[in-house]
Amino acid sequence: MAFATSALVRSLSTSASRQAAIKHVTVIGGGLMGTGITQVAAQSGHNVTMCDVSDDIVQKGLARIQDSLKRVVKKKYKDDPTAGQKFFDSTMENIRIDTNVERVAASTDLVIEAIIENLDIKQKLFSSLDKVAPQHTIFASNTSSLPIKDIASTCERQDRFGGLHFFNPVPVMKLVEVVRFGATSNETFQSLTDFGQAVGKTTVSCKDTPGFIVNRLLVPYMMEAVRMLERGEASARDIDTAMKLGAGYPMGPFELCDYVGLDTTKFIVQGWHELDPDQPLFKPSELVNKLVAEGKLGMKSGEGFYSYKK
Ligand SMILES: CCCCCCCC(=O)CC(=O)SCCNC(=O)CCNC(=O)[C@H](O)C(C)(C)COP(=O)(O)OP(=O)(O)OC[C@H]1O[C@@H](n2cnc3c(N)ncnc32)[C@H](O)[C@@H]1OP(=O)(O)O
Ligand SMILES: NC(=O)C1=CN([C@@H]2O[C@H](COP(=O)(O)OP(=O)(O)OC[C@H]3O[C@@H](n4cnc5c(N)ncnc54)[C@H](O)[C@@H]3O)[C@@H](O)[C@H]2O)C=CC1
Repeated sequence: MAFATSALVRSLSTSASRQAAIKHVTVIGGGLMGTGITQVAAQSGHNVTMCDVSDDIVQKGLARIQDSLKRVVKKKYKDDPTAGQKFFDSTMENIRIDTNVERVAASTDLVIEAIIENLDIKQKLFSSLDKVAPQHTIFASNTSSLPIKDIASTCERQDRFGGLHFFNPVPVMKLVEVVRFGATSNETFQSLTDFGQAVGKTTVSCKDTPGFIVNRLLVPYMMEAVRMLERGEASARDIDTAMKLGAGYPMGPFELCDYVGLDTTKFIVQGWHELDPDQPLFKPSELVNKLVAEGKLGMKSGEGFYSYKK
């Protein structure tokens, strides 16, 4: 069977007594996160369809997955290129691409949404999928900052809804935050946890609070670095160097902002500011907003705090 690998079999055996294991996954959004989630799900033997709004975007997403998978193969199979090629081919065989999300969701076990960080657009998407997806299908959002409860609010299947928050770059970062809100059932929470582990990640359990665990701590730190630059206290380069060499972070806060995407950064901070306008930690940054208005979104657009143009 093309899609069965040891990871999937393991996932089946651990969760079979609770409910049917997840075999077919639909990932909506073929950007930074959607491609990474598609890759790790396909690598672990799941049958994955990645959807986005245009052929061009899904094709580019597929090319990004191939590049990333080559890095994984080079590392994992450095002494056995034949096995590496087999792993590459079988992973790519597990991936389909599509632009019709409703058609795909009509026969899937799990939908993972990784589209832009906008509540209205996410709600509209899930509301339409709720009408076509089978009863058993679980919905999950990869949102960085929006309440899962709000994203789920337009759906009937409240009990089969939760958060699966992956980290960028997904093939490398080892954590998944599994988020439940009041209506998420125990079975759904367990299935999402099993899925996170089946794709090779360590899972932590989170309540539906702003930023869950990681971003509630990371976002204030990153925004304080931006405010430090705005106050003229140090340059972006020096702040990055200081945090890498003095605090042991793999990337400085400005490198990380560019890596995450300044549009996503702006959406997160703006959303939290609207929820809690008096909280100084969530104050939007004029500098970030200006860069976004200029189309400087970070690495993905070739320029952000730094330039990546060759
Ligand atoms: C203010 C609001 C903002 C809030 C934002 C919130 C966003 C969210 O919701 C949550 C998030 O994801 S936050 C971001 C979390 N990620 C990080 O902190 C990444 C920090 N950076 C790193 O870990 C390394 O620089 C990194 C791993 C990226 C690169 O490492 P290096 O600098 O050492 O570079 P390489 O030598 O190229 O890579 C190291 C190993 O990793 C492999 N690799 C890297 N990228 C890959 C990718 N995309 N696919 C597959 N493999 C990849 C690479 O091959 C290399 O492997 P080895 O050579 O064997 O070590
Ligand atoms: N960038 C990061 O480091 C992280 C982002 N996230 C979250 O993941 C989600 C996606 O973020 P990224 O991948 O960075 O964004 P991105 O901008 O790289 O990709 C978003 C993709 O969604 C597509 N899209 C937009 N509306 C759509 C729709 N209605 N149907 C199908 N596709 C649609 C866009 O065409 C785009 O390709 C966001 O909720 C973000 O907060 C979570 C963890 C880390």
